[in-house]
Amino acid sequence: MSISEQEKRKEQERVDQVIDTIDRQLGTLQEQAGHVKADIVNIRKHFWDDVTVNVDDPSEAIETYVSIKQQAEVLSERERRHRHAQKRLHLLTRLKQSPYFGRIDFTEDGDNETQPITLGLTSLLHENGHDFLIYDWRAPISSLYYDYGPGPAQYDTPTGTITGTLERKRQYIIRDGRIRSLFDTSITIGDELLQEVLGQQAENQMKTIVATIQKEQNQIIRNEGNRLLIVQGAAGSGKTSAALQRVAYLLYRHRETLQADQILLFTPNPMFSSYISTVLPELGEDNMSQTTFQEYLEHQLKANFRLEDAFAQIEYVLTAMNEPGYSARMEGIRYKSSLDFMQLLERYVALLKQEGMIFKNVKFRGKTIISAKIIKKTFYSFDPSLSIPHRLELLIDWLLKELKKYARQERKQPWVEEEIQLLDQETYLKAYQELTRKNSYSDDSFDDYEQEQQLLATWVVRKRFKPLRAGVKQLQFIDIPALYRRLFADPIWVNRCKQEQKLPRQWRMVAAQTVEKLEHGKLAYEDATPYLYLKERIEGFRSNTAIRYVFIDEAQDYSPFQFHFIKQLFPRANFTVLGDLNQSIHPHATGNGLALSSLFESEQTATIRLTRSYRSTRPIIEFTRRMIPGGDKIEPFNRSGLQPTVTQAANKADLASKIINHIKTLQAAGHRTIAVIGKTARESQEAYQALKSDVPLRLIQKETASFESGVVVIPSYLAKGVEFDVVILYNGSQEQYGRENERNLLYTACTRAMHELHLYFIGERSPFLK
Ligand SMILES: Nc1ncnc2c1ncn2[C@@H]1O[C@H](COP(=O)(O)OP(=O)(O)OP(=O)(O)O)[C@@H](O)[C@H]1O
Repeated sequence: MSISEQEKRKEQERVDQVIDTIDRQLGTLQEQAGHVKADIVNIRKHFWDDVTVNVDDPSEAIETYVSIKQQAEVLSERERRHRHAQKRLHLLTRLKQSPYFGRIDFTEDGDNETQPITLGLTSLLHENGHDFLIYDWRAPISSLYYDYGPGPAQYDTPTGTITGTLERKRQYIIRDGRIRSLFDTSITIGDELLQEVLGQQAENQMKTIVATIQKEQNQIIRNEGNRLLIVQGAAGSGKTSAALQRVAYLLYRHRETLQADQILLFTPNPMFSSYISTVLPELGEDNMSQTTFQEYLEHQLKANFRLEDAFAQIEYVLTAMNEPGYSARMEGIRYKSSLDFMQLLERYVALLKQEGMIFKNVKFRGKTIISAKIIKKTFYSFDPSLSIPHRLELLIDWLLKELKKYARQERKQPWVEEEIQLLDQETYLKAYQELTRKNSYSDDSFDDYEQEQQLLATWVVRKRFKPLRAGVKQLQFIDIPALYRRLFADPIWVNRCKQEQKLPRQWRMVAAQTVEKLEHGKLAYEDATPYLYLKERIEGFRSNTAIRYVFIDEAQDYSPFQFHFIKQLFPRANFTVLGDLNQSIHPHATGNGLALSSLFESEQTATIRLTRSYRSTRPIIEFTRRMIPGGDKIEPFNRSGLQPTVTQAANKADLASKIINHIKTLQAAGHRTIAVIGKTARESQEAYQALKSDVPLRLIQKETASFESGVVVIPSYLAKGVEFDVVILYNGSQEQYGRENERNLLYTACTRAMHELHLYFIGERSPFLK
């Protein structure tokens, strides 16, 4: 039913009234913010005026402390108010441009009055103080808008479910305070609006989707009460978008108790982190913490190893097929990513409770002062029913006492005397003062000299022992690398731990490869998590209890071992895990579901599937879904566009020249972000060299930290999660994408395209394109 002109006018009048209210509130808020700011400046300027500083007399010192504390509290309260006001000002300014995007007319059962409810980015209260002119999109009642079309409807509130009838659902596109379009819709949220949003050009930052959240996405956003929420969704189905709006929802829903830094998102790479970093601020919230699993591993391991990263591992997997030892390494990768290997490590730890711990000698000035043998003997002399970490605590106490004894003896060594002679004047003076303070000086100058020497010797030795004591407290006397290495170097140990389990067929080779790397101070990516797990199980898990929600995006690229490890790192957290098996590109992917089945009890786990894909035009989705088994279940959002093209090139020179011409045509047509996607870093480098003299472009590498518009060359596995106006696949040949494990890579690359997709190949085209 079309909306009459008269009604449209009335709608614009309402928008105008709302904007007037926003203007008034903005004015008041600006004034208040100004006062608070002046207050802050004033307090900072006169901070010390109102504080009486007197530290000589103990009671006055306490008073001084209290008065400083009071001043600081007043200041920090004002600063908090100022930050809050700034945030609200920012939101209201945005609201003024586009006050709301939706309206529902709802009649609650038992009530004969219909309430019009308008939804926007944040709530706006009428000046009467109790009516809402705009409801926050995250308010309980706003759920109706996303979940229902006209007819019976209900929503949950903290106090129960409210039922009623939704009389009307209307959508608005308001820009700069003017209604640009307006339509009534049924169940799905305005195809018109989605068409408009999705038809726009790619940006170098992800956008918010609050005006067009779809029903199944809303379920993800508002899910509560599960320890684990699994989202399995096709490429472009809005998994990342739903995750980010969910973060905003959680921050709103639990605003009294939850801070943004208690939410942690694992992202696939730093560029992706930068790509999504503006979404939360746009929604008026602080950003959650973000990290990559690689960053975590590096932080933990870089002091001891040269750590291979996940991308170097993928690069190896995709380029080293003809190197010796390749198939053994692949077997090793799969095994070390499995829960079988985790169990094997568990049994290893159980055995270590009885015997076999490996310690390092504690050395001082190159000499062993407490031998590994004695440490081991002492460790196993403690009550065997105590856990390993508990016994290590006892061991630390014992070692510190031993060090103390040793330090005392050491004071008489000639090196100490030599160092005393080299001490500076200031230290001598300090010793003098110390002895004077203690009234230790006598009239006997020989005695006095002795005393001074003793004190200086104590200081010299203490200083030299300091790193040793710190090392003991940090458990540096345990030889974790040797413990891990032994599993691969000593068949007796691995056989004791494996019990009925089957080791990889080429175990001997896997073991030899592992030992060889460890001996060179290297740790392969597949060893990093198991190594850390062993370390944590021995030393005691250093878990993070502050984090309340963990989000894992691109979850198909995590191994079962990694999931279980992450779970133990965050014992108090609820998990939201988002992935697409068809995009799994890591060699450790199990291929049968996200490796999550045993992570939590089934009653604590919910799974939501997204099958509708929004990123690409219908022709692109119809083309890409043919590349993967079960692709027919992916539903394209009905957006028209050009058919993808597949073009053969005669050779590399021809390929480069064809692509250069194509990029120029695309740029002339107004496309801003164009990605030439190579299979690997190696191929992307080659493409970059071939194209760079004719078109300005940027090569994206694993270290690249930010995402920019323009023409880029990017390896397929780094393009995860991001999107471009146009994708040009550099070489979709049989040679590059002929093996089964290359299918997902091709699919991932092609599904990055929003509006146009063009593939080139040399020789035979990939079988997945036939
Ligand atoms: N409800 C929606 N309204 C508007 N745009 C949407 C909606 N859902 C998804 N999109 C858009 O679709 C595109 C893909 O979304 P997103 O990146 O969240 O998908 P994804 O499932 O994480 O994709 P992939 O797995 O391929 O990385 C984005 O441009 C996003 O803005």
